[in-house]
Amino acid sequence: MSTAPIVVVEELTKRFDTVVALDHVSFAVAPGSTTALLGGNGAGKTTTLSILLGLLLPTSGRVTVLGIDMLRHRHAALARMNFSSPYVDLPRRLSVRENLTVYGRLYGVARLRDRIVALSDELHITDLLDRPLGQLSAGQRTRVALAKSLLNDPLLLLLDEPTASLDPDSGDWIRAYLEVYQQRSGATILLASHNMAEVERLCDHVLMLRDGRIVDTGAPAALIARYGRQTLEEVFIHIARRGATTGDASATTEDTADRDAADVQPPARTLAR
Ligand SMILES: Nc1ncnc2c1ncn2[C@@H]1O[C@H](COP(=O)(O)OP(=O)(O)OP(=O)(O)O)[C@@H](O)[C@H]1O
Repeated sequence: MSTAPIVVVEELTKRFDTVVALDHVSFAVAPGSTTALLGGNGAGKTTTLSILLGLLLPTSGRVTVLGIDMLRHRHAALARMNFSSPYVDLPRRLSVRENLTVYGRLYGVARLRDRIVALSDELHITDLLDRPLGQLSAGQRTRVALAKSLLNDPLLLLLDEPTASLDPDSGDWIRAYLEVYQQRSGATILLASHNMAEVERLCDHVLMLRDGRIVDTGAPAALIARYGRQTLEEVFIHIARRGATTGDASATTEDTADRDAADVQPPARTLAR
């Protein structure tokens, strides 16, 4: 199997008028990995995923997906990738089956009926196939959106907050499904998430974004160790409030205690009522 990165992003910058959403972002995603794009609200995660999908054009920089230059030949890559996002609605008046059929045809899926039957069975949506999408609960819609994103057996799956607004049981079900799916298919997954326990469970690599820049990267366990924390959530909060360290693994107990004291201070704007 090739070890060439599935995604290569170089010096990616995106400006919306006065807002710099991405500021010279560079990263690579290894084949078969599950990589997390983390960052606070407005850090640039959705903008990155949208550019990877060709939904947004960057202001500058280069994006290569599956060896294809996305700015010149994105259609060649789109057939082998897919995405799911709670923020991109499927047509609500169409039934689940109609939705999956429309998208399956768009992707040119062979033996589409069989594929829909198999995916519906796996994702427990067989009973929902003839119901209009707009009548489904958030958890049910998430499973349908995931089915849609797997119709073309994507080599690269982009997921924007795959368990947002799901109850703990439904969220756990989706995470378990993704784990099994990734192991079975060998697909590469890049996901944006605010759920750090989810990222620790699913992801072997993390890209930390802050204000449109990558401020740290590494395996979840390596980041937790480097910041002297117990969980990725604690690392996230530290970076959000204090910024990234420069990989100093020799932080003393006093350093850690100082950081802990600083981390529990609410942001100034919370105090200024
Ligand atoms: N269409 C747009 N027009 C103007 N500004 C935009 C647009 N889309 C995003 N932005 C700005 O770009 C920045 C990054 O937004 P983005 O949606 O990528 O963040 P995010 O990391 O996905 O945040 P969240 O976790 O809140 O979903 C934000 O400052 C946002 O206001």
